[in-house]
Amino acid sequence: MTIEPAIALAMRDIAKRYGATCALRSAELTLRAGRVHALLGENGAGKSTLVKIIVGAVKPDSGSVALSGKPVAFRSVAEAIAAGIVPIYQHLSLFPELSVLDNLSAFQLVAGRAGLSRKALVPRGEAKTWLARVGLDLDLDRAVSSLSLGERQLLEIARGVGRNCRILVLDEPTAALNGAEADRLFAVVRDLCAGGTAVLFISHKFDEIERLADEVTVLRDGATVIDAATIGRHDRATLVKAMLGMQVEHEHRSGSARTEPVLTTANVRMATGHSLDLSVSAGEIVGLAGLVGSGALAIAATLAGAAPGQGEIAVGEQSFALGDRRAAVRLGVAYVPADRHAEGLFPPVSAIGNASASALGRFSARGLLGKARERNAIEPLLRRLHLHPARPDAEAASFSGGNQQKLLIARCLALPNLRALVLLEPTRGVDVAARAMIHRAVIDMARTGVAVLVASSDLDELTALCDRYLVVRDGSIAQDLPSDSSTETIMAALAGKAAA
Ligand SMILES: Nc1ncnc2c1ncn2[C@@H]1O[C@H](COP(=O)(O)OP(=O)(O)OP(=O)(O)O)[C@@H](O)[C@H]1O
Repeated sequence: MTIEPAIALAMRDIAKRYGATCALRSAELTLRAGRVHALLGENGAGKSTLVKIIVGAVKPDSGSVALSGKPVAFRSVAEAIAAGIVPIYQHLSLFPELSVLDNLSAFQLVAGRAGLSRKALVPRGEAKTWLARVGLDLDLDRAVSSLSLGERQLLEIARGVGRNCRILVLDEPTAALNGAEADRLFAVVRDLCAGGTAVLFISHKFDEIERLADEVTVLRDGATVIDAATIGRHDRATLVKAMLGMQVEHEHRSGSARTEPVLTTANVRMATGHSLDLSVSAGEIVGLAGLVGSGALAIAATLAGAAPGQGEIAVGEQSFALGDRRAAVRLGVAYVPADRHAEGLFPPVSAIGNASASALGRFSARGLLGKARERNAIEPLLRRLHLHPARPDAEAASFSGGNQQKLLIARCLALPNLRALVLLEPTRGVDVAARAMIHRAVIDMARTGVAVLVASSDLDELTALCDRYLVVRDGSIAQDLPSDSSTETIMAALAGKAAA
């Protein structure tokens, strides 16, 4: 008989409403010491709300939370941190202008143990031990802004586990990491588990979940539908069905004949100093494949008029100057940026308002916005992308991350005279169903003759969509690979090696 490890966290019958929206109805979660527990659910299922309750940022309306068997009701994040709960979010919470040591000491300040003085700092020797635990050897006085994303993520973990870390919460931790950084993160997580930490791991990527997690809980519409099942007990199709209540059809690109060029560079020199020479034809989907930091995203942004530089981008017979995003929109170039929080989304504006933002001229007459025309055009797009909840008048800030992404995709679909579509990490943080819907919408657009350029660090996404791949290394296009290139060939090209 095997003995189950102790229960580190038990959440029972949790409910939470935000006004008219029921974020959680009857959520259950059981984390065990030394185990990695994956939390799965479609966008808007309530995962982040459950995490906010665990870390003391939100109070549940009803239900119970117990930490190692003792009931708790945290009144603040500081209380949860003091109790050994460490959250690591997609959006890192480090202070980039401060040093490694200052950042490692931040929880001391949050927990209110010390004032804002040198005394509040973690002793240097101890700080080094914390870093060593996650495999980092950094100068403690170095500014965090000079660290790579992977180093920053590990630094956050070092800060959390330096204290007593009973529960580590990882919310899509690999979204911005390259393969080697993700491997290192997973090794650190495994190490922590061996020391008895319970880990809650939120991810939309099944291969990562299968690699790292021991157990899985699935949330659907705010309720637990699979409760702490051992990984491997359910296959992927069953988990997806539990998440969505339906199967997902994956769309794959069939390959299209290339016709006339639509989006073409003319004497372009990017702000990085690299020259750029590429062309996307009508109906073609071109993938910009690059490791994190390769410069693929900057190239895509340049083609959309969203990055500065010298030269012009031709859209058919007309052209716009680099960095002139307004002119690009006028010529029918739609754009989804990689960081929807920093650029793109207008959080206080309604879902409809966000989706129509690039197409206001289409709904206006004599300077007045025709609200009914706007609604009639936008609502079907939001329905097609399954915006959840289906409340087009709610402000964008109230939607979950994946649903905010759908608003940016709808904005592209709404653009009049759409000729080219430039997408950066289009399905980052998006669940499997929304991902399939976004892919279908992109393929449909290409079929109508739109030229599509997609930059993504997700190779599966590129191979599902693209007619050819431009491999980016060190800020410029290093190789042009045809649609039948294998994943191995593309990966080898990304790393700068010839395929075996
Ligand atoms: N502050 C808020 N105000 C209003 N509604 C909210 C708020 N926060 C969350 N919601 C709603 O609660 C529901 C659950 O959202 P939550 O962010 O927990 O989902 P999620 O599973 O984490 O989604 P994602 O995978 O997209 O991040 C959604 O319908 C969301 O729109």
